[in-house]
Amino acid sequence: AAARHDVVLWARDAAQAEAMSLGRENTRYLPGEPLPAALRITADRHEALAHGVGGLTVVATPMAALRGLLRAVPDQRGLLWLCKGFEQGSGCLGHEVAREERPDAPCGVISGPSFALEVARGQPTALVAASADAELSAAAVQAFHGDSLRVYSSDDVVGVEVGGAVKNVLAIATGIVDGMPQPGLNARAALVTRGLAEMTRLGLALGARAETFMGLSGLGDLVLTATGDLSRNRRVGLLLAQGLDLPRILAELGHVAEGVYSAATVLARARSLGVEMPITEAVVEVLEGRLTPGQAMSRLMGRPTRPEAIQPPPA
Ligand SMILES: NC(=O)C1=CN([C@@H]2O[C@H](COP(=O)(O)OP(=O)(O)OC[C@H]3O[C@@H](n4cnc5c(N)ncnc54)[C@H](OP(=O)(O)O)[C@@H]3O)[C@@H](O)[C@H]2O)C=CC1
Ligand SMILES: O=C(CO)COP(=O)(O)O
Repeated sequence: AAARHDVVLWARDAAQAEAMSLGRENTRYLPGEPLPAALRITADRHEALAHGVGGLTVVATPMAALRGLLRAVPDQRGLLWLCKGFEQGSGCLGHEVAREERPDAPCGVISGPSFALEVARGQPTALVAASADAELSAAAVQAFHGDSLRVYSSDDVVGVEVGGAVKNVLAIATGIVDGMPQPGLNARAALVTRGLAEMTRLGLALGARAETFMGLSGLGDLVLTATGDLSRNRRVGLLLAQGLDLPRILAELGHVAEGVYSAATVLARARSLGVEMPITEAVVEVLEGRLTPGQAMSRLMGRPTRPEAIQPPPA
């Protein structure tokens, strides 16, 4: 966005902001990628909020920080977030957090298959900007669409957010399978396909449209994250399969893996709606140490047979 707009990047850590501003690189989170010359960087939130991206404020933190930042943004200007997950504790998706914190402000989410490293390098990427407010999604497209970034719009905020959150859990699942002693490509394809079915099932129960899950934030981000080795969630699964314990994996990762924090919430929300999510359930059992990867796989394979349809047959 900095190529075409006046963009100010705010970071909460003053030393980090100064190092990025002087060194023109984010050595901690994206080393080796030069920051655009036009990008201004500050630890002064008021200075950053005075500008914004094309009149927008964009929150680009883990989901755990979204609520606090929404509270801190003072005005009613259009607000977007890039977070993908469910908030731990409340179990809210981003738009549910926003409804509680900023009920009158135009809000939305940008999501889709987009490893940060490739976006930073200007490699072709397609995203979706979703909001109930058509003016806001149009403003998001206008702010970010460019030569290497195609931005589509959507009004299905629930579908886009469910896709972005659940694919992280499913990427842990495919990482687990791919990290097992005899990884199988058949098993990975089965997990992606049946994972898409359970993501869609939850989305429909929450009010999303089925077609959204065939789009960038559903199938698109699921394929990317479940198969791409740049994924932190997939990496968590690979390391779990190698027998490392979760606290050590998270300490070594140094970045957020939202699936770890969302998995139990996804399952709880699914259960409260009577939605079956067996792959998510298996991931939760492995994350919480109740099943080994091998046992989780055996349990999934041992489930009763059923039609392939997304919705289970009536009892
Ligand atoms: N990386 C990717 O490829 C993509 C990530 N996403 C999503 O974007 C979100 C952020 O991911 P990502 O940037 O990769 O995560 P990282 O863990 O790599 O970086 C987290 C960043 O958020 C900052 N942060 C954390 N908490 C707060 C807070 N309370 N206030 C202000 N800043 C805070 C951290 O700053 P500090 O160093 O001070 O802690 C750090 O700069 C996630 O929800 C992720 O799913 C979406 C698309 C692609
Ligand atoms: O959301 C992402 C790509 O679209 C990044 O995935 P990870 O958080 O698993 O790295």
